[in-house]
Amino acid sequence: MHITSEERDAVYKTIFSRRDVRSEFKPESVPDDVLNRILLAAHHAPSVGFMQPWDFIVVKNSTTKSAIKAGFLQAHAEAAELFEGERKAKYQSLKLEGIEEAPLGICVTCDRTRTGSVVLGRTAKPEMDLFSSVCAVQNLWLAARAENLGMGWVSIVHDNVIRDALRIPEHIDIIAYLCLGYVEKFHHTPDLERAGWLPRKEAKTAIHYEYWSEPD
Ligand SMILES: Cc1cc2c(cc1C)N(C[C@H](O)[C@H](O)[C@H](O)COP(=O)(O)O)c1[nH]c(=O)[nH]c(=O)c1N2
Repeated sequence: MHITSEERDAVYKTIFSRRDVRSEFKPESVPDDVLNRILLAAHHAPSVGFMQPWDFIVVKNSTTKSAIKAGFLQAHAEAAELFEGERKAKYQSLKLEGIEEAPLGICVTCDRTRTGSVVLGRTAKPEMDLFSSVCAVQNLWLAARAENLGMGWVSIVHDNVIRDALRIPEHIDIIAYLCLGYVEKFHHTPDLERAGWLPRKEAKTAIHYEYWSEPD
């Protein structure tokens, strides 16, 4: 199947304008057909030995979100202690999750036992099944952007909090907790860059992503 230049441009536009979204979520709910499309896109990620080790747990319940938010607040406070001086103050000023504001949470997991103990492609590098689930996260992130849905990855929460809140069995690995929803806007530059945390590294390429959106 040939991809036209317009279709190619749409893919690059999606990649370059994808953002990690932590604030500015709108409360409107995500229709089931849209949610199904992005989950199906995630399910079509590559995976080691085609083991497809992922599962997706959709979170809508506010009590569950509150438990995860409490876990974030605890882990965030612990993290703040690891930074010093100005950096600590800057860290504490950052908005690093939208757990309660986003209408949807999605937990992506990895069942490392899914296709037995010997997996094609995992024999020399055992972490490949975990990486496969991360590929699913990226597919989900890009599909969400193509649906004009913002998505934010929240990793500042201990696994046991998510495991308890979602009753995830011990043998299942937790890969990601994601917040999804429609947004006020997609910023041109990452939040961490706009906040002065870190700049984007220069890429030696002739393509300028500025082409795809208006500067902030
Ligand atoms: C594995 C992993 C884990 C996290 C993230 C990303 C990834 C890949 N990011 C988002 C991260 O800060 C963001 O991707 C970069 O700052 C670049 O911004 P854009 O994604 O391009 O907008 C992220 N952001 C945040 O606010 N809280 C978090 O806990 C995390 N955790």
